[in-house]
Amino acid sequence: MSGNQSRPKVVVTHWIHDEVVALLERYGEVVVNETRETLPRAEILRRARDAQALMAFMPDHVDEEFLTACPRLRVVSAALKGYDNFDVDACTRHGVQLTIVPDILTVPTAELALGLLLSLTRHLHEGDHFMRSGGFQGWRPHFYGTALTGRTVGIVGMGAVGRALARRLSGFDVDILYADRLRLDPAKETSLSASYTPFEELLERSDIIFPLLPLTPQTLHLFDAACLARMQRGAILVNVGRGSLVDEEAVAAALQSGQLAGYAADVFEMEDWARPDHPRQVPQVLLDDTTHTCFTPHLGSAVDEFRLAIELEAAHNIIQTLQGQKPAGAINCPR
Ligand SMILES: O=C(O)[C@H](O)CO
Repeated sequence: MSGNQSRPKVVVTHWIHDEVVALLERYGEVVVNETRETLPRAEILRRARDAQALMAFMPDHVDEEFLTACPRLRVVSAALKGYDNFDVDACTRHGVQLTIVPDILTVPTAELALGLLLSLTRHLHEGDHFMRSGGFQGWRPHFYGTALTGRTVGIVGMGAVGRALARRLSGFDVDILYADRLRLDPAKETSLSASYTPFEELLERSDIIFPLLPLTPQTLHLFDAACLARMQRGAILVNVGRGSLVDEEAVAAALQSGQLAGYAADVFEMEDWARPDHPRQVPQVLLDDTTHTCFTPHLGSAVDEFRLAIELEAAHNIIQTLQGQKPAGAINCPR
């Protein structure tokens, strides 16, 4: 299939709901990935080389090479918030509108962050595995965990997800510290029961830390060996932001030495395609350590109605661009 002037070609790199396909079909010829897998990059390029619009997802890497191979693209609509795998400057140079969906993932991601924390601190995933392995004979004095009440929680990056998490944490009777470039206004701090704290101090005072920053050259490996060493001995790190906010090898070493008591994550360095040196897999040593780690496969926004809403917003960004309007989720001004 090829795009033409009257029926623009819209390529969707991953599976989406039928109603979103139907919506897009009112505006163009839609080629959608009907599998639940990521297609090889060569196949995506083959489909997109004559497309005017691309709906892209976390595993996609839209860079200079991609854009050069798809010269008719007018819009790359990323169905996500964290656009670190998308080269904004290259899009701008190629006259391609890049759009994102910034807010819809907020609540499910905050909920998942709490779930990971509870699973790690109360051994939920290990307990579940134990039950299914046939070992349960009734109560025993085992799987003792850590309570949240009375703990100090540090949120690094008080954006929408950080604030949603703070609101949910306040029911757990914890002290909430936060670090960010900008301080919230006092009324907001009060409503979130969160205290502004310089990053270094937050590291030293927190029992549990959530890095919730975008991945940029400045935040890459923010939680490296030196940073982990500044944390309280026995602290816990929960990462639902981007894998490369932490140095996973340094995290593994800190777990082994006892400097970290736990690491829970929904995101992994191997997903950060824009880094030429990104690891190709999650370190095996982390996967093997089921006592001190708990992992989910990038499920932050994986709630059906939220995914549908994200896809619909991404579709509207495509439609608005194709109709010559400035799309709501625009993050660049292409020439
Ligand atoms: O940034 C986002 O939206 C998610 O992490 C990827 O789907």
